[in-house]
Amino acid sequence: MTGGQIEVSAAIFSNERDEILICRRGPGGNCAFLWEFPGGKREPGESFEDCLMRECREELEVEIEIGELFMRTDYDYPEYSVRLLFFKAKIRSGVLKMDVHSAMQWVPREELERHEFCPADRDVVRKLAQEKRSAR
Ligand SMILES: Nc1nc2c([nH]c(=O)n2[C@H]2C[C@H](O)[C@@H](COP(=O)(O)OP(=O)(O)OP(=O)(O)O)O2)c(=O)[nH]1
Ligand SMILES: [Mg+2]
Repeated sequence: MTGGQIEVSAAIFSNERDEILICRRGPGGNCAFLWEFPGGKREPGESFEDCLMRECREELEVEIEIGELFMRTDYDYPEYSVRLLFFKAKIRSGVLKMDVHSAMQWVPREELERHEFCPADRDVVRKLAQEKRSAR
């Protein structure tokens, strides 16, 4: 799909210790085995929020509540462009499962930048790492 643009919703979950949930992609594509925030591609007729709820069900088996839109990013990969909306979110019910990722980890903010993320995530990772406790 050269030249196409995909739209993606992703979730930023934090736990009671203020760690952030990151997930490692599996093989395939230009982000293989890189870390990301769970989520996926918006389907026709779906809102970004509906998309995120569906993706969290499919990938993590949890029901979520969506909070603020934390950041929007456009990024050009060689094969396609991606528009990513990152939402703060809370787990409403369910126990986290790892149905599509190769690893999953709660990471303190100050350690986020030690992980190799998808290139499109650079700005959101930096913003999360810098976000002050008082601002949350
Ligand atoms: N979920 C997610 N995708 C990201 C992030 N950063 C980033 O560049 N991407 C890219 C990788 C993919 O090209 C695309 C999302 O793809 P995806 O594989 O999650 O889509 P999906 O869950 O709908 O999976 P599939 O049904 O197409 O297999 O966005 C991120 O933080 N989270
Ligand atoms: Mg996905």
